Amino acid sequence: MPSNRYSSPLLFSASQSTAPAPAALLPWLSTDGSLTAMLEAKSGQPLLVTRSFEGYRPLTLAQKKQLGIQGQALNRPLLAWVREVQLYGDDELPWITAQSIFPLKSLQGRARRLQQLKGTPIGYVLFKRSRTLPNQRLIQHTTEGWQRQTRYDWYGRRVLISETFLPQFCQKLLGI
Ligand SMILES: C=C(O[C@@H]1C=C(C(=O)O)C=C[C@H]1O)C(=O)O
Repeated sequence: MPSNRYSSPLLFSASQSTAPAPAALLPWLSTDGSLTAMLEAKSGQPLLVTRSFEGYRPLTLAQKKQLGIQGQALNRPLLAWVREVQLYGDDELPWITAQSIFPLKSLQGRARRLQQLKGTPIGYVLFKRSRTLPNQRLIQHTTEGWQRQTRYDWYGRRVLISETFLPQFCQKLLGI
């Protein structure tokens, strides 16, 4: 078994709608590997990333808890670098909307390049050296669609990435 193989506990949120996730969507919701790689394999072309926001924001209490922050640090203001994007396959409408949150201490060393990605998918960087990453994941159904929130452990640095699978992706590609 490769050393970096990691089986992440899949958590389904209690607030999830009564209907389970569609079987066709599960591989996309649950992969331990790069979603970028899966999307590019599906579309047959490089992922197009459009940015709607990139900059510093204070972490919310919920985000601090999702990142595993505990104790007094929960009550202290904590800045993070936030990136909000839309991901396009071979379609004029976006397939995924995503938000990535990097606590400042996760941006040290070579991780600093995560602030200069521009249109490069984060997945190219996160999964450059390993096909899977240790992670913990929450899956829920929201008003925008099925969503997964993943806390990745990227060589000791924690990153929180949330992706929502938009109707265009689900209806057109998976027939659901
Ligand atoms: C985290 C990954 O990167 C994807 C690319 C993103 C970006 O460029 O902002 C955001 C979310 C991901 O769907 C991945 O490939 O799994």
